[in-house]
Amino acid sequence: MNPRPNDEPSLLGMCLVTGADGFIGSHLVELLVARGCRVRALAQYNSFNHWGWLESLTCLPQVEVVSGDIRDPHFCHRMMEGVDVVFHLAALIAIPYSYVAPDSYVETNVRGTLNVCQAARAVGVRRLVHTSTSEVYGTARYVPIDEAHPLQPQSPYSASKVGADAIALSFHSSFGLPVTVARPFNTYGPRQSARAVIPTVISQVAAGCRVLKLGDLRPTRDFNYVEDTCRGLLALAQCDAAVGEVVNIGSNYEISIGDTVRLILELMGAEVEVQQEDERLRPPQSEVFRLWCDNRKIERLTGFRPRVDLREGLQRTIAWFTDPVNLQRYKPHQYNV
Ligand SMILES: Cc1cn([C@H]2C[C@H](O)[C@@H](COP(=O)(O)OP(=O)(O)O[C@H]3O[C@H](C)C(=O)[C@H](O)[C@H]3O)O2)c(=O)[nH]c1=O
Repeated sequence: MNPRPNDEPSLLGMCLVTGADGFIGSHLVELLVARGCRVRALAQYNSFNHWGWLESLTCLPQVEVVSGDIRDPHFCHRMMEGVDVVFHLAALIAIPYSYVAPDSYVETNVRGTLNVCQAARAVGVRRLVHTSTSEVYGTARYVPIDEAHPLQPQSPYSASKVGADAIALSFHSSFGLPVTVARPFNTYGPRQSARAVIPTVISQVAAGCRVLKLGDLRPTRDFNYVEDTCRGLLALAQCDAAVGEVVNIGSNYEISIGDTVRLILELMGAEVEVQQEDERLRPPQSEVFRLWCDNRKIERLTGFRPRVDLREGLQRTIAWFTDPVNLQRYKPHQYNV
């Protein structure tokens, strides 16, 4: 008998996606709908609404869009009614902004996660997949980074995610809530905010910019195409052995920011001068200089493997960003900490 692939359609029942109007959340809703799930999509109407993306989903009978704030515990209890599986992605994610307003990161990411866990416990959900981030590992002490790597939060953002992860895991150990903490490495693809490095490069080049001003080109990242990240989240939600576990999702391919930019320029056939500007550097103690994902745990638990390599993923991302309709709506963003 052939083993059943981990990401075949399954009956997850009613799925709640918090952060459904965010980058990864929006793609996850699409994947869940494609797999025949019913989805309650929590949106704040502050990030993706300008794409008209959410409006196009509201007409689908499988999707119910709700609007609210995870900082409100009463709202969290209401949104959890009738939910079987929770994908918790709502969070503040911009690292530079966390230097400016660390308190709001604690409020949304830590307190908000606590509210989600409490509501999930009250309802007795079958599974909660809490989305963490590779940032919690800080600059790699060894590579590739497995789940046993020490946690070294280097920004208020990553500190808030360490706190959120601990809250989620404590609800498993204390109350038996079936929690999995997923740690995606850097995710990229269509609809990503122009604040991240890949869309900022593509959109500036597409807008005809001749000089790209970036921060430090030396740090490395493990870039994961958004469809693969979402497939990984779905695989974890379907895997009983992942309950109570922390699990990385990445591509297991390390590349520097400079080489990533060069690859984008090559794929776009663009001749652009790349300048490294000191004032765009993050505080040295805060910049994560090396990330490279050890993917072996998710593969062992679920059979998951990424399908889209960096070249292919960048080609798809470039095609999306350079589509005239999207280009018109997208505002190139000059990186500034
Ligand atoms: C936007 C930008 C970035 N950079 C540098 C700064 C970093 O060394 C690297 C990647 O930056 P980016 O902001 O794309 O991604 P991360 O700082 O790794 O953080 C992102 O990925 C993790 C997993 C999350 O969890 C964060 O929420 C998410 O924002 O490129 C530049 O040099 N110039 C630029 O214009």
